[in-house]
Amino acid sequence: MIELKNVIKKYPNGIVALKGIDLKIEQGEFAYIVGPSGSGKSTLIKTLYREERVTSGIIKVNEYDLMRMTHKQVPYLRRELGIVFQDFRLLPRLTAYENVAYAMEVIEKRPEEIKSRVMEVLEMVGLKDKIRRYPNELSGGEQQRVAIARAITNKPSILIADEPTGNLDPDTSNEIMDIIERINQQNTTVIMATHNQSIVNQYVHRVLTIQQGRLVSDQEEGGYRYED
Ligand SMILES: Nc1ncnc2c1ncn2[C@@H]1O[C@H](COP(=O)(O)OP(=O)(O)OP(=O)(O)O)[C@@H](O)[C@H]1O
Repeated sequence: MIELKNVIKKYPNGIVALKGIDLKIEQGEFAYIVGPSGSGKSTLIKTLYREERVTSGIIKVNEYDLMRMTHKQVPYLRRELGIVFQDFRLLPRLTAYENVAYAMEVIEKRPEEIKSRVMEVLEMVGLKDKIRRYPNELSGGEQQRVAIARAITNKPSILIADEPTGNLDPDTSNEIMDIIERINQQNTTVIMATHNQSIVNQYVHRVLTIQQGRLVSDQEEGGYRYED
């Protein structure tokens, strides 16, 4: 579960990117974060995986209280989370297989176990036949599939996606959304920032709208439109 109470984020330059966010997301939910450019979507997402520390308020992710967490505890929080970005962020010198294997927790795992899990997630995203390709030998959609496989390899309870279809054409975006939907159906919470209104209309879920650092709308179904 994710819970935010009166979360305020002020950057060192004085910009207050989050102005008192109250929010609860239950395990297994799928929530979009939408809103105009600069409204605070990425900031909100970054606070969840502790890339940014919030200035005040309460922020909890599963059993972790992010305000009280020490630096040493951050890797434990990150184990609960899979994170996917618009620009894929694959390691260019590693193959698709290696990118996924590199991210896998290997402690106390036998080599066959590691191989079987990596193949399982690559198969799940439909890339089993391209495991030896390097990122520059894959299309954008294929790179995002590898990034998603990497994000779920440690079976996170929450998948965080910041504009996962931002660099993809409409057909490829739908293919990626179908994969994210399937992950959500396995009771993984999905939190996804997006500008893509057609996806929000097509794959109907909870829609959290942020404007100027405030949560202005929280709807169970799609349909809310903002002026960008
Ligand atoms: N590291 C930073 N330092 C200072 N200000 C920042 C930083 N990151 C973001 N901001 C500011 O905080 C506000 C919210 O930015 P944020 O990136 O969260 O918006 P966003 O809704 O994700 O925008 P976009 O849709 O364009 O990605 C903006 O005014 C932005 O300029």
